[in-house]
Amino acid sequence: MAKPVVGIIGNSYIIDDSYPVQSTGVSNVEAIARVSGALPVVIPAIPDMVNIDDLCGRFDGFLFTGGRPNVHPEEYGEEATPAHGQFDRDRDRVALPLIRAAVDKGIPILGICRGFQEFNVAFGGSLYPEIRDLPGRMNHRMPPDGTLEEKFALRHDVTLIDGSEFSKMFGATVVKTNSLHGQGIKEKGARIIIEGHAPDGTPEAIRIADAPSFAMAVQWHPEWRAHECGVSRPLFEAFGQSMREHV
Ligand SMILES: N[C@@H](CCC(=O)NCCCC(=O)O)C(=O)O
Repeated sequence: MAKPVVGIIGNSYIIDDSYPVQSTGVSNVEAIARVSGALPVVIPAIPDMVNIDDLCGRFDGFLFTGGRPNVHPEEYGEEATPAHGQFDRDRDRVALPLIRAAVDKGIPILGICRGFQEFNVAFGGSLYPEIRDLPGRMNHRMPPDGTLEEKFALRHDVTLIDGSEFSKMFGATVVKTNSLHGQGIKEKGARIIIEGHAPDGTPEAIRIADAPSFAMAVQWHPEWRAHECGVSRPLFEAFGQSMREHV
């Protein structure tokens, strides 16, 4: 049986202050290849170059990865402020309609960090620009210095609703995760089901209600060392299995 083919949404970067590229983290590629058992393919998130229906006709699943730039607040009806940071408008214009189309067509999708936030916005939700500025919230951003191991180190618990899809998947109601994000869910979207929270109440695990196939997202980064992490493996394994059932 041929491996499922996963479209990994690209991020826009500029190399040497001049050369535009589309890229993804190797850890995303590795998790899809080694744990989901699928063929990873990076999709250029350039709306003039890719067509949503074409993408849905050619891929068995999509991974919406992390990304340092934020979803533009006009996507959820708010004005941009300096607190909203940098944007990747091309990725917004590809990812948001692609999430909706994939769910409509029953194509499995998995969201990570920015991808988690895109799921929420794609279905009508909104985001806080900076969680650490909210009363009672932790700083969820990655440590500014240190090695990658230190940046992706497990940082806080996520408590999952007992009996939820996530708790059944992980076989636990509390898991420990890394944390590399500044933004988070403010208002959840119409079809967003929140199944996990950080100790400060920040949503950390969601799924799309009534999705005909796998449609789950997490605010943390399970792709980091996914092949050896007890929490990450089940997520990428379930994603891979859903695609094999779908093809
Ligand atoms: N920009 C959003 C999402 C954060 C995110 O995806 N972080 C991963 C960044 C990895 C990297 O540094 O490229 C937010 O800040 O909440």
